[in-house]
Amino acid sequence: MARNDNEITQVVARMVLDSRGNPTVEAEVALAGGARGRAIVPSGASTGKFEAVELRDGGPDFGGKGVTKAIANVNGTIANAVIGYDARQQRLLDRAMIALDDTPDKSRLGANAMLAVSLATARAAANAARLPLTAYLGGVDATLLPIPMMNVINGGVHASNNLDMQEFMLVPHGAVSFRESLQWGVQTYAALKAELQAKSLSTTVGDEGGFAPNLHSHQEALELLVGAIEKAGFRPGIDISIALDPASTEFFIDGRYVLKGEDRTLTQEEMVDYYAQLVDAFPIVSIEDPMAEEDWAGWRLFTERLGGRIQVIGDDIFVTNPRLLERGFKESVANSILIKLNQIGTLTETLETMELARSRAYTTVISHRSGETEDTFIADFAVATGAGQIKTGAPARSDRVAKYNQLLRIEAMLGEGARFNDWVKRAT
Ligand SMILES: O=C(O)[C@@H](CO)OP(=O)(O)O
Ligand SMILES: [Mg+2]
Repeated sequence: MARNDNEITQVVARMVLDSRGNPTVEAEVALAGGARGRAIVPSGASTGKFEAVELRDGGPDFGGKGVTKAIANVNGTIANAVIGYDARQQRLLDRAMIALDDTPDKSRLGANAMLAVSLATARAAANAARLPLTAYLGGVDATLLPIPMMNVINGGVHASNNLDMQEFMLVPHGAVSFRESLQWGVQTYAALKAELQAKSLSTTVGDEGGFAPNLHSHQEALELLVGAIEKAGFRPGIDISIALDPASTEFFIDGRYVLKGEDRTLTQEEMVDYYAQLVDAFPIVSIEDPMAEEDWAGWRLFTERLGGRIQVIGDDIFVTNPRLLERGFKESVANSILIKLNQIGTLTETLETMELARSRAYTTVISHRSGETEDTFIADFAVATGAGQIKTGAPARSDRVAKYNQLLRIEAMLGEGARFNDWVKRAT
């Protein structure tokens, strides 16, 4: 029988570090023809309650954050099961791992173990086909570069300042190409730094590379952003708009939204009013997780009030899970979904969730985690799926810049064939 060059012959995992210095899983897959693929999984801090389980040891290793068990699962159980599979049969491979795990939340093998193998296999298959990952995953249609959502002010659990909301992002949607949008974001990031320095505010950065100053209010953060956009020579709302990820589950306490920085405690209705005022006053085009992951009633209120005006992204509430997204459809919650591969744990399931979102015209935003690495899978994935938007931090810190640099390469490689998203233009 002829040898199949795509047959998996070896699967190994090892511990590597993420951008917070925590251990994470890297897997490497080798094929019979000599091609290899490697992938590292990221790790969140403001994780959703219903995410697939990231297996951690809990022992003395790395302060209880070790991944020894996840690595042993890859090298043992998973390797035994998937060796011999054709790496191009991604769906079969992922299904085999899901069956092997046999839990609803991937708690036996660990989503970190499974995703590392899932992504490393896709890379190995792409290498065997001598195709860039973008083209292998997305075919000839993979030409749409995403608008970056650049997180330039960090708060919440990603920083040690007093801002309750986690992310204040620039959306340079007026640019004609990814390269230009990145450049505009970079110029605004620099203007913001100068503005903070002029006001004697801190320019130290949070987990995603955004500045983490102590400010009096969210309003003040938004004013600083608008000021920076203008100082950099751009028109707020036309060239560059603002997106927020309050990650509000983190400040939802006993049924109330507790804004410590502003010394206010709000009901669901008051929280929605608070957002509506911000949307009236500032060029905000998108808000992610405005309400807490289990506050479905609050989410309905929010979507009813603002869903016609802005993009409303579900992250913690959907956790890239098709069942939760279906509930979102039924209850008229959100109009967009954040896509994080490690929330669900395999490439196949992530693609299924994205397809489901599209079937109901929910937009999709590919996202990094706050704990990242040099792995740039999500950059290729964003183009391959034509998602149109990517959230991957400030243009500082190598773990974030690596994704932007990969998108620059992809755009250059596509040349004249590259397209750039225009969802804001179409929506307004
Ligand atoms: O809330 C989020 O969207 C993410 C990424 O920005 O944060 P984390 O990875 O900590 O969950
Ligand atoms: Mg989020």
